Amino acid sequence: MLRFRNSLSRFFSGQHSLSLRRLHARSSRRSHPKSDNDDNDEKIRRRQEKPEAHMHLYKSRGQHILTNPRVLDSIIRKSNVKPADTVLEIGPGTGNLTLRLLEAAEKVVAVEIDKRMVEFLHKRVAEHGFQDRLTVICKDALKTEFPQFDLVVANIPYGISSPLVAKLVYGANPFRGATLLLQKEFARRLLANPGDSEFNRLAVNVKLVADVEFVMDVSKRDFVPCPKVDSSVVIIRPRAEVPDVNLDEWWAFTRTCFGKKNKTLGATFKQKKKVLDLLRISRTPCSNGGSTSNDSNHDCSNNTSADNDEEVDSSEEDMPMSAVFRKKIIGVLNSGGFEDKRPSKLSNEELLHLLSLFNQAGIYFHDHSSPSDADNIELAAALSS
Ligand SMILES: C[S@@+](CC[C@H](N)C(=O)[O-])C[C@H]1O[C@@H](n2cnc3c(N)ncnc32)[C@H](O)[C@@H]1O
Repeated sequence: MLRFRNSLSRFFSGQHSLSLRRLHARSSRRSHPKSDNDDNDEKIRRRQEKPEAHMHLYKSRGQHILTNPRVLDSIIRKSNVKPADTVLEIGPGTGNLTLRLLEAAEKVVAVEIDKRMVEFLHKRVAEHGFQDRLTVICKDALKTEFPQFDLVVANIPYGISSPLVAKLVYGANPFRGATLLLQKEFARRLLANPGDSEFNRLAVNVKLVADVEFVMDVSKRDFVPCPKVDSSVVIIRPRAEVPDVNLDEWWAFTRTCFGKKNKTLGATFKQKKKVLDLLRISRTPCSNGGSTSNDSNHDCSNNTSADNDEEVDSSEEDMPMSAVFRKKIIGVLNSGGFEDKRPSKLSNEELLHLLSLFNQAGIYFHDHSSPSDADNIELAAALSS
């Protein structure tokens, strides 16, 4: 039934507009003098085909419209949209991608911040008879709760890439995949592996919960107006199995390790301020017995806190607490062979192992006096900083 409806709408949109265009081409071949009506028709036709040429586009909102039909079609093809899917599109703009998504999916939910674009999109979609299957939310995508969706397909504003990717992969909505057109450098960072120069905290945090696949590069010439940077398409697929780790602990741990990603862990953890911070955090009782999700690791009831864990060795009796704690940190790094390693070269398995060694020794990273990263999208942006 659905397929039937889809092919009907394809017929009425695609075929219909094609025949109009043919008609127009034929009639323009006739050599009669141009009337005012002809001029108006011509204007309307051009607006339908190249809406971006008729609207002021704001660079501050990342309004670079993808106009190359081959690239638009490839994005749809690679996204594996099924006829029963609900697709979330962030930043539909003038609707070049939206119309193609509506041809392929059951429903599209589009989140667009610019009212002018929303008005334009509604009109354009209605002209193709798809209005019943499109919901537009006119809001900031970072500040709105997303409804349920199966896939994300979007040419997003590049300025919100980090927090948006964090919101998707750590959000509550389960989904099959997110096909995103991103700034090329940002895509390279998402795709980077340990040891690559682009490998950073963003890649580490995304890879914990998702796999990222490269799809294709897109030239800046495929956009109107032409941006300064090239772009790439990637697909982010949430993993079926996520490691059993306390996420607040993990995010805080990766923030500590990747502050200076090319320093050795020994050098990072010997810094006085780091030691004092970790000492304070590890001595603070956790009010909620852990944290938001995947909570098995951080259980204050059976941890050995920084205060009361091991017997103090007699040589430590006169040492200040911070010096004892520093020794303990270095002891953990040594026990796992991590002191001379650099975070930018470690796999997630190695980082998870190091975190569990720290936690077993009563050394914690998440400050319970500050809100959970997961509770606050502004902080979620920090997942990559
Ligand atoms: C790069 S354009 C993409 C337009 C269209 N999807 C295309 O492929 O041509 C980004 C769109 O996102 C919108 N936008 C910018 N910031 C946004 C935000 N925070 N939330 C939702 N939409 C946003 C812009 O108004 C613009 O329409």
